[in-house]
Order: sequence, then C-alpha cells, then structure tokens
Amino acid sequence: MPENLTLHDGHALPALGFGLYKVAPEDAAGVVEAGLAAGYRLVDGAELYGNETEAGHGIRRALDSGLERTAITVTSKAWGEGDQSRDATLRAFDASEHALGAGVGIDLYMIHWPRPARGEYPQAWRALVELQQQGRVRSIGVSNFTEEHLARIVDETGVVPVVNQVESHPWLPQHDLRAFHERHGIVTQAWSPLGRSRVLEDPEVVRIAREHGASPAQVIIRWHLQLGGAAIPKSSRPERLRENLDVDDLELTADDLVAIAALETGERTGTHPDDRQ
Ligand SMILES: NC(=O)C1=CN([C@@H]2O[C@H](COP(=O)(O)OP(=O)(O)OC[C@H]3O[C@@H](n4cnc5c(N)ncnc54)[C@H](OP(=O)(O)O)[C@@H]3O)[C@@H](O)[C@H]2O)C=CC1
Ligand SMILES: O=C(O)C(=O)[C@@H](O)[C@H](O)C(=O)CO
Repeated sequence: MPENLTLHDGHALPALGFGLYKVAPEDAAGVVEAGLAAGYRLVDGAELYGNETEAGHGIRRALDSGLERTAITVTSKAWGEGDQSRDATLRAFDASEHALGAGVGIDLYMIHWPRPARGEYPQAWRALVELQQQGRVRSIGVSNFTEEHLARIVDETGVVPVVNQVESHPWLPQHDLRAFHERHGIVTQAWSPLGRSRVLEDPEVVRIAREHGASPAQVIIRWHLQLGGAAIPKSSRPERLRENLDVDDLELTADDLVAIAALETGERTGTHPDDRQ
C-alpha cells in the first residue's frame, strides 16, 4: 500500500488515490466501492464530474461493510464557472456535501481552476479558509494554480494551500512548479497522471515496464511516487484499479528515471490554467 504524505496542516494524505472524472454516474457507486475494497483510501471527486451522489452511495456501502470513515479522504472541488465569489463558492461546497450525502462529507476541498481572467480566485480562497475555520472541512487546497496564483492567495490571506492538484505525467513533469511547492510545503497531486492513457503507449515506458515485469501504468504511477508526489489515476475497471495500486514491489532504477526524464515534451492533455475562463 503506498504511503501517506503529511500535509502542512498536520493531516495525512494518501499518496495514491483514484479519480472520478468521466466515470459515468451509473458506474460511480460500483467504481468507488471497488476502489475502496481494493485498498485505496483517497477518492478524488468534484462538482463537475456529475457523479457525487453516486460516489456517496459507493462510500456509504464501504462504510456499511466496516470501513472506518476516518480511514479515507474524500475530496471535492468548486467548479466556479461564471462565478467564483465567496457566496458562490460556499454554495458549491454545500451542494457537494449534500450530494455526497449524510455520513460522508468532504475532507479536502479545492478550487478547481483559478480562472485568472475573472480575477475572483482570492475570494474563492477566502471562502475555503472560512470553511476550514468553521470546522466544516479538514483541509483546503487548490487545483491548476500557477506560481503566480499561489503567491497571490498566500500574500492576500497568509494561508497556504496544502495541495495543488495539477496536470502531471512524464511528458509534463512540472519540475519548476514542484520545486515551488516544496519550498512552500504544498503537496503536488498529479491529475491525468497517466496522460489520459496516452503516455502508456510511449515505447520507453513500455520497455521499462517489460524489464520490470510490470505494466506501463504501474511504471508511471511508481514514477509519481518516487518523485515524492501524489497521484489520482482513474479507471472504471476494477482490475485496473487493483493493478494501479499494486506498485509496492516496483522500484524504478536511476537509469529508468533518467529515461523517463527524457520523455518531457511539455505536452498537455488538458487546458493550461491561464486559458480556462
Ligand atoms: N483538477 C483537475 O482539473 C483535473 C482533475 N482530474 C482528476 O484526475 C483523475 C485522473 O485523470 P484522468 O484525466 O482520468 O486521466 P488518467 O491519466 O488517470 O487516465 C485515465 C485513462 O487511463 C485508462 N487507464 C487507467 N488505468 C489503466 C491501466 N492500468 N491500463 C490501461 N489503461 C488505464 C483509463 O481507462 P479505463 O477507465 O477504461 O480503465 C482512462 O482512459 C480524474 O479522474 C480526476 O479525478 C483530471 C483532470 C483534471
Ligand atoms: O483540462 C481539460 O481540458 C479538461 O477536460 C479537464 O481537465 C476538466 O476541465 C477538468 O477540470 C476535470 O477535472
């Protein structure tokens, strides 16, 4: 089982979780139940994903089977399209909490995108600080923030997010942003950690996987963990959820890491943070 990272607020964050973007609502309860049964302890959700009610059902089924609520981390994110004011952000939190349902709740809440053209993300961040001060959420973080966005919210509020969830995979390792995070005690949590499955086909990744008797996904997940970051690969298939978690016995060599470092192209599979309106 991959280790926990320690957040600067003192709480633990599982280094490996699973994500729910593009998990069909009709599959979400089963996927969440399968993920938790496989041993994952972090479920990455969001208002945008349109499956929080069903994810909540899956979590509750796992709790009914004996899993302790305190053993898992449930995340959600405020989408913020068209309105990132304090009130809109608080309403988004209420809606996600309600959708997840009684007995579930949110442990880590994030701003999904900074939407810098709106200029409202500091207001959204103040809303998250308020939620944490009120004890409604344990930890607060952001997603898709650049150094500039991070510096602004820290300057204006003095509160440093515990996590910045950003696109990262071997094509886009984000070394500079990771170094900035490290200086400020922020955990880098990689979204699309498998490059939305496209990086799995990279011949170098396939070669390294073959040499270790592992799968390409396991090699990339291990790379994330050996970088010291967190990752939230998505799969709707129980056998892949198990495969992606089964990386404890894999150790990439220094040569493997050099070969993977050479894959950096800067190519994104998603939107650049400055371009999301
Ligand atoms: N904060 C943000 O802005 C964003 C956050 N996210 C978060 O990150 C999570 C992961 O990102 P996502 O974009 O889904 O991309 P991933 O890099 O996790 O790739 C998911 C794809 O890889 C496939 N896959 C997963 N495991 C394997 C495997 N072992 N072998 C072969 N194929 C595999 C999946 O297919 P299948 O399901 O069929 O197995 C799916 O097509 C999201 O679910 C979400 O929680 C994602 C985007 C943006
Ligand atoms: O970045 C994109 O272009 C996407 O499709 C996704 O990242 C999506 O917008 C998202 O934020 C999922 O969490």
